[in-house]
Amino acid sequence: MQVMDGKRMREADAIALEEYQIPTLLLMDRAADALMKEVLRWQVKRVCILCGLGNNGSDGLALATQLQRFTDISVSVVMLGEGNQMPADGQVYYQIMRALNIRSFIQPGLEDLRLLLHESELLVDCLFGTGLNRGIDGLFYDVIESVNASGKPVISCDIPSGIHADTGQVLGTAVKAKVTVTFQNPKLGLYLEPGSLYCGDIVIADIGVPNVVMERLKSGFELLDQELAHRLLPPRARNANKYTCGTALIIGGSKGMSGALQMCVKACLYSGCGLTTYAAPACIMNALTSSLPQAMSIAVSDKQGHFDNEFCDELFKAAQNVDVIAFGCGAGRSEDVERILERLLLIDKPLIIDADGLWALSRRLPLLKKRRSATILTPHMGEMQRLCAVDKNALQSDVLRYAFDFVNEYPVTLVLKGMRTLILEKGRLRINTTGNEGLAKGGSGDVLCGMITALMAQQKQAFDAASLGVYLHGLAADLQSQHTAFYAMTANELIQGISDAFLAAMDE
Ligand SMILES: NC(=O)C1=CN([C@@H]2O[C@H](COP(=O)(O)OP(=O)(O)OC[C@H]3O[C@@H](n4cnc5c(N)ncnc54)[C@H](O)[C@@H]3O)[C@@H](O)[C@H]2O)[C@H](O)CC1
Ligand SMILES: [K+]
Repeated sequence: MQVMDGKRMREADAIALEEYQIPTLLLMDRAADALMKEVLRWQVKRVCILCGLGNNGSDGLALATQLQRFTDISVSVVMLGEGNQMPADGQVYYQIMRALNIRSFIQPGLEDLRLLLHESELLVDCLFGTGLNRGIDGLFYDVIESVNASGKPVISCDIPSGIHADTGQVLGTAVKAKVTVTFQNPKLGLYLEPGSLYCGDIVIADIGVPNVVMERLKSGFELLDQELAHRLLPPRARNANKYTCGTALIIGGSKGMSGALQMCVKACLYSGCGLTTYAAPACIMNALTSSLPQAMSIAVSDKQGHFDNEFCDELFKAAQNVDVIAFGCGAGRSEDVERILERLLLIDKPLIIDADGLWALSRRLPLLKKRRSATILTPHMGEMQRLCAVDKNALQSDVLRYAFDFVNEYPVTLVLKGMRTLILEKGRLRINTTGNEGLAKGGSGDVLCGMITALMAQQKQAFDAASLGVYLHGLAADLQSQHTAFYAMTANELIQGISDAFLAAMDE
C-alpha cells in the first residue's frame, strides 16, 4: 500500500477528473459512505459534523446528507463559513442539506458550540484535510480546542485537522481523533510524530480513484504491512542447511553490558540464521557462554572490560568468512571501539551498525562513502541526532527530510526507530505498522539488531531484511502484549514472541 503526500493526492483528484471523467462529487460520495460506515460502528443517536470551507468540509456536508437519508441518527452540522464560500462540489451537498432540513449552525458562538458538542455523542472532524497550509488561528483554533475539551469521541475525515499531511506536524493546534478515515491512500502525516499520536486508529477507504492513477503517482513511500512482510520472508528450502541459511558474526558487549550482546545473539538465533558466532571481551565470556549454547564464540582480550583493538585478529579473520557482520550492541564507547568500526567498514561484507557502533560511526561518517557492501544503520532519534549533527527540535520538526538527506549522502539502509519505525534508502521509504509501547525498554533495540542480522544472512537484500526485521520485531511485541502487560514486557518476552511473529507473517 502506497503512502501519499498532499500534493500527490490533489494530483490524483485532478487526473481522475480530467483523464478519467470521474467527478470529485463521486469521490466525495464514496468518502461520505466510508465515514458513515465508521459512524454506524459507534451506535450513537446524536452526531455533530464540523465542516471547514474546503473539500474536507464538503466531505462533511456529504456525510450529513447521507446520515439523514439512510439512518435515523440526529445530525447537526457546524459550518465555519457561509454555504456560498464552499467549493462547487460542497455547494451541491449544502443545497441538499438545506432541502433535507438538517440542523446547521453557521459560525456559532463558542458557548453555543460547547453546548452543541456537549449534547452530541460523536463528533466528525471535517475542518481541514490535505489542504492545510498554514498555522491555525482565530475561530478555527477555538473550535478545535473546544472539540478536544469536549471529551467526545472524534472521527477525523482524511487526517486530523491541524496535522500537516506531509510532515505530521501540528500547525498551531490539532484535533485528537479516536479514528481517522483516510481516503484512497494513507497520508504520510498519519505516521510521522506527532501526527501519529493524533489520528487514533487508521481506516483506509478506497473512494474510487483508479489504481492506474495511484500507480502513476508513485511516491516511493510504502506501508510495511502484513501483505508486504509476507512477500519479504526469505524462502527456506526443504534441503536447506546451516550454510545456505547464512552465517553471522555479532560483535559487541563490554563489562556491565553483556546482556545487550546476549539479547542480540539470541534474537539472531531465533530468527533463522544458519550459524551465529559472537565476539566479545574475554571478561564477559563466562556470563555469555552458558546462556548461548547454540552460538559459537570468540573471546577478545579486554582492556578494563572493553574491547582491545590490538587483540582483534581472530575477530577480523572470522569477519572475512561470514555472510553478515553486526557491530555495536553493548560495545561501550572508546577509541578502540572506533578503531574496530573503522576496520569493519573496510571489510567487503554486509554490516549492521547499532547502539555504541553508531556512536563510533558518528565520528567516522565519511568512511561510509567507501563502503562496497550493504550497510544497515539502526538509530533511534537520539542517535540520529548525533549522526546528522542537529538538535532534537530541528530533527523532530522535519524528520523525513533529515532522513532522506542522510540516505542521499551516504549509501546506507537507514532504520530510524520510533513509534512508527521508518526504513529508508535513496528514494524509498517504508513505514512500519507493528509494535507498541511495551518496546520502550532497554534491550528492545538489541533484539531488533539480532533479527535484522539473521534476516540479512538469509536473504541478503538490505532494504528487505531491515524491513522484515522491523515488522516482525513489532509483531512479536504485539502478539506478546495479548498476555503480557506493556509494563512487564522485556527483551525476553520479545524473543519468546519471535516464533509467533514468523508464524503470523507466514499466514497467507
Ligand atoms: N484528493 C482527493 O482525491 C479527494 C479529496 N477530498 C477531500 O478533500 C480534502 C482536501 O481538500 P482541499 O479543499 O484541498 O483542502 P482542505 O479542505 O483541507 O482545506 C480547505 C482550505 O482551507 C484553507 N486553509 C488552509 N490552512 C488554513 C488555516 N490554517 N486556516 C484557515 N484556512 C486554511 C486553504 O486555502 C484550503 O484550500 C482531502 O483531505 C479530502 O478530505 C475529496 O473528498 C475527494 C477526493
Ligand atoms: K479533518
